[in-house]
Order: sequence, then structure tokens, then C-alpha cells
Amino acid sequence: MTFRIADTFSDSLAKLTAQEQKAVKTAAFDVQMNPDTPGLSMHRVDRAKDPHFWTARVNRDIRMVLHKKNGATLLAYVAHHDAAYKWAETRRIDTHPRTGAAQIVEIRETVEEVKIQHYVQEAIRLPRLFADETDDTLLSWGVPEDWLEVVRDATEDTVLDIAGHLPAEAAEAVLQAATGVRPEPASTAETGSDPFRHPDAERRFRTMENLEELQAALEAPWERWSVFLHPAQREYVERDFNGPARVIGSAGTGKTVVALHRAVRLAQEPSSRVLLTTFNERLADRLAEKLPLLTNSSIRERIEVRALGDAVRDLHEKVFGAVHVADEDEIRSILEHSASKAGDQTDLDFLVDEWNLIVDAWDVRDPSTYSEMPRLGRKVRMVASRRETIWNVFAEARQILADQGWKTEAELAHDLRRGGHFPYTHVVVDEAQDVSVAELLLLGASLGQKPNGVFFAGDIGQRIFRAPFPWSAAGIELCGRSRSLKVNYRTSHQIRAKSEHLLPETLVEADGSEENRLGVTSVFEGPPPVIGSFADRNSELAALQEWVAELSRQGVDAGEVAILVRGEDQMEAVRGALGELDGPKVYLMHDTKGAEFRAVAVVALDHDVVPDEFRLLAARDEAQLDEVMSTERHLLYVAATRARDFLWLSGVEPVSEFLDDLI
Ligand SMILES: Nc1ncnc2c1ncn2[C@@H]1O[C@H](COP(=O)(O)OP(=O)(O)OP(=O)(O)O)[C@@H](O)[C@H]1O
Repeated sequence: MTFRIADTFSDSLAKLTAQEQKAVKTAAFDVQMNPDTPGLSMHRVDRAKDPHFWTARVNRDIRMVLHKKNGATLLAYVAHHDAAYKWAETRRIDTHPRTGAAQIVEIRETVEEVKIQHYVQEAIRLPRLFADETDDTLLSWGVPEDWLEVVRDATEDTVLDIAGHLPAEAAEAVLQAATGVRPEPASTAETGSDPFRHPDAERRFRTMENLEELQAALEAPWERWSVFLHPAQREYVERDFNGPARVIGSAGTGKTVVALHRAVRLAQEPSSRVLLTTFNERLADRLAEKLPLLTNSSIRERIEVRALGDAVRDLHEKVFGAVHVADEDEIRSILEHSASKAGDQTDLDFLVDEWNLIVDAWDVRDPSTYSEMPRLGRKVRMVASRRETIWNVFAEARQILADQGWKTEAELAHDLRRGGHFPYTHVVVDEAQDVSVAELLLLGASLGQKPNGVFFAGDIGQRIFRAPFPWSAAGIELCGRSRSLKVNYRTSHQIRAKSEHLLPETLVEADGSEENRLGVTSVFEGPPPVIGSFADRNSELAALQEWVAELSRQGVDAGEVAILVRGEDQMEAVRGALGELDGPKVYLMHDTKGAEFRAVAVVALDHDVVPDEFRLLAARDEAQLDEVMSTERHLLYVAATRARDFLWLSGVEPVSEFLDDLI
């Protein structure tokens, strides 16, 4: 007998108490082992339109909804008695006539008449978004047949609601089309193929291969992301690439999830040694926490999860022995000393940037390489004669470092690259937009030519730490092996749509390629973000406290709320003022990269705080100013997109110019 579990079952199970969940798991196992167990009282749901729905008794109150057809059983839903029956009576499980995917379809006539009436009335007043779309087109998006008319009547005001009743692939296509982006037709299965094997079906139904798998599934509750991947995510997890590959996408589109699954998929091979890496230790810890949800210990042993900088440092120490790594201040003073020795008058800040972005980053070791070096990632031009004189400063700095036996962080990666010391068979990099040049050179030289060697997940719209540079110069040729994800699983429609205003529709990479950010949809709705400007900090924070109190009345625990600020000064002010507010933690925006919270308040967004005034003043030319403005924008985008359901953005007048883009 084939046994399947639907995502609607996992979701509804998660809503029950721990004790109820335990009882459901026992009952589900009994259904599989012996459906005639008397206690289950299995019987057909009389009033269901779909004759294959059955219920099984879990306890006095809880009922499981099963779908039994052609020798296959599907665990479809579980809830308290009446809710379970209502669910079964208003659904059917069908094979879509065009795509061939198995779908759970809400029966249209049973969706409250009032609502349908509302859609129709709205359609009379507002333009119908899809009035000109043919049945053929709507079917190619995966819209169920009996929903064609309702979709065609959708207006700006009803489209979100309607999408909420459709199977995921149809909902995404409809919402994408509503934003003006033409959806790709859903893939169509070959005639006679298993509708549950269709990529769109695999995102909601999981077929149990054996009893152990079922037992494991029932033992440990599934997190949706660990099982029900979007077809685009699955493709990038499973595909073989004959070179470096990358998944991109705006915040919350499940890139980290792809990185995790891909690392596990690569580690299936017994001879593999996978490095799953990211920007810092905190993010690496989050990856490491999630890995056990995907795989058992023997596969996990082949995956090392480390921040890339830490991995490089440790490897260097193992190969070459312990060494002092010069920090920013030490490098600065070495350059200052070298410039004075070489009698060079160049501005010290310029020298530091030149060292960090060109000489040290790209491992430039002689004057001729320096003079011929393209200005990668550096927008400031320089005439050849100037480069010759400046080179003396860098040569001197290198000498000082060598005499003291010190290394720079970039040199650690360069040493490993030159010596060919990199023991991994595969590297999967999350938050790849902030990887350094030296690290990328190491990855490119070690694995850049190998099939499935390096895989990146990242978003250039969230680049906040590094200046951009062309990856191809570091030996990473993506050659079309890059794809973007378009479904946002983290943030509500309302929060995502607002946050998107912070970035341009198209972002341009350092190599000139463009990423169009239009056409992303979210999988749920929520209240619109609150945007406020206040006369002073006290009134801003008093209003914030009221917002947090209101959330608490709505059942949002203070621990689920995060307050984000730009810098330490604002952190102190907020912490001081919110003394009596017991709960919400205050974070620096930079530290929340990769994180998510149910509610987020980004506060103290005053005009001299974001963009950061000190960074703006330190910019020495137009190009640097542009770079500061971009990274500050990205930072606010990162902060705003940490929110799942509730977002608050505020500042003291005059507020940040970025807030103007959101109002
Ligand atoms: N297929 C999926 N089904 C359900 N939830 C998913 C799926 N993929 C991702 N998620 C959830 O969406 C949220 C965002 O995912 P993830 O952190 O992977 O996104 P991201 O693109 O890496 O975000 P960011 O760029 O902001 O770091 C997480 O809560 C994750 O569990």
C-alpha cells in the first residue's frame, strides 16, 4: 500500500497540543499497520463531495482525515471533530487537467457564497485583472477548472484573498501576473505518469518509502521547509552542475534552505567531504542547528559547518602553524609607517582602501602586476605613474609584515590557495554576497573547475559588508548556472511589498549582469507595516511600547518581538528608554542578517542615523558615496525583511530619506 502525508496534515498537526499530537501519531501508525483497528472507527465522510475522504478517530474529540484511492492512503488533515469534517466536506483531491499534478482543491461552491458575491461586486467596480486571460492560459498556471471564472473576476482588492484558496502553484502564478510579470506555464506531466510525482505535487505530498520513514516522520514533527520544497528549490538541490552554481533571490525566498538541502545531498556520497559555510559564526551555528532535521548522523559527519573565515584560519594553522593575524588598526599603522618611510604623501584612508580592496585582496606581489591590475571592485581610477610611486608603500608594508611574521586575513586564504591545501570535495556557501575576494579566489582555485564543486546562495540586495567585485576574476564562472527563487516564505505580502520599495527593480552585479527582482510573491498575508515619524525620541519609544503592548494583546509574546537599531548609540538610547519593557530584545541591524522574528520594530531611523552620517562624511568621492548609500539601503532592507507578520519602522523628524520611499 502506498502511504502519503500532505503538507496540510503536518500544518494541522502542528496546531494541536503535544498530547494530542502524540495520540495522532499513534493513530496514524495504526492506520498504516491495520486500518481495521476497531478504535479507529474508520468511515467514509458522508457529505464530502470527494467520495474518497474518510475519517479515523484519534480520541473523543480529534479526527484524522484520510484520502483513500487506488490502494493509496493519504494523511490529509487532522483537527477537532467539526473542523475536521468541515475540511473534508469542502475539499477534493484531483489531478489537474492540464499540468497533471495532484492538487488539493477547495470546492468553489462551498467557499462562502458571501465571498464569491463580494468578488463579483468588486469586479463590477474595479478593473478585472485577468479579464482577457483565456481558460487555456489560466489552466497552464495550474488554476483548477472550477476556479477559472473567479480568477478571471479578480481585482486588485480581491486577488490576494482568491489566491489564498488556490493550490500553491496557481496562487503564485496569479499573484505574479497581478504584479505585471508573466508567469511561466507550470510543467506538465506526461500522460499516464503518477500525479503525485509531479514537481508541484511533491511540494505538498510526501510519499513514504517504507515503514521506518513513516515512523521517523511521525516521531519528529516536520518543519515544512525540511520536506516540502518548491520545485525551483528542489531543482537546485538535486541538479548536477559541471561548474560553480548559485541560487539567488530576495530576502526570505528560501536560499538558506536550498543550501542546507544541497549540502546534505552532496554528502550522500561516502567519499565526500562537504564544507557548509556562511558569513559568521552566529549564522554557521544556525545552519548547524538545522542540519539534524534533514539527515542522520553518518551523513552529517561528512558535513563541516563553519564560518568561512574561521575555517580558513583553522586550516591555515593546521598546515602552517599558529601565526599572528594583523587587525585593521595594525594594518593601518603599518601603512602609515611605510608611507612616511617611502616619503609618500597619499591620503592614508586611500592607501588603506587600496591595500584592502586591491593589493591584499587580489594578492598583488610585484609592481608590474600592480600597474596592470584592472581596478576590480574599485571605482577610483589611477594613472600608471601614480601606481609606481604608491607601490613602494605597499612593498614596504609587505616587508614589515614578513619581518614580524604576521599575516593578514586575506593572506591566510592566499597561502592555502597557493599551496593547494583545501581538503573539501564540495563547498556550499550561504550569504555568498559578502564573501571576500581572497576567500573566493581560494574556492575558485580549489573547486572552481570541479563538477558540483562550489555552490552559492545569496542576494546582492543584502550585500552590507563587502565592496562588489566580478566573480569571474576570482575564477568563479557561473555561465548561466544561476537561478532566482521567487516565492517568499518568510514575510507577509504586505511587508515584502513595502520592503521591496527600498531597492531598485533591477540590481546590477559587478560583472554587469542584471537581476530583476520583480515577480516575487509571498505565501501569506498580514497587517500592513506601521511607519511613523515623531517629534522626539521619547514620543517615538512611547508609541513603540504601545505597539508592543497591542501585539501582546493579540497573542504575540514579547520574546517574538525584535527591536533593531543602526548603531551602539541608538541601542543605548532604546535600552535606556524601554527599561520597563520586559521582553523584546534589542539588536544591531547588522547582527540580524539571516535571522527572522514574528514582529520587528526598526527604530531611530532619523535622517542622520540611516544612512550613517559618519560613513557619508568619510566617503572621499562620488563612487564611495554611492557605495555607502547602497549598503545603507541594503541594511535597512535586511532589517525590514526579518519580520514575518508585523513590522514597525520609525524615526525622529526629520526621518531617514529611505523612509520616504516607503510612505
Ligand atoms: N519550501 C519551503 N516551505 C516552507 N517554508 C520554507 C520553505 N523554504 C523556506 N522556508 C522558510 O522561509 C523562511 C526563509 O527561508 P530562508 O532563511 O532559507 O530564506 P533566505 O532566502 O535564505 O532569506 P534571507 O535572504 O533573508 O537570509 C524560513 O523560515 C524557512 O524555514
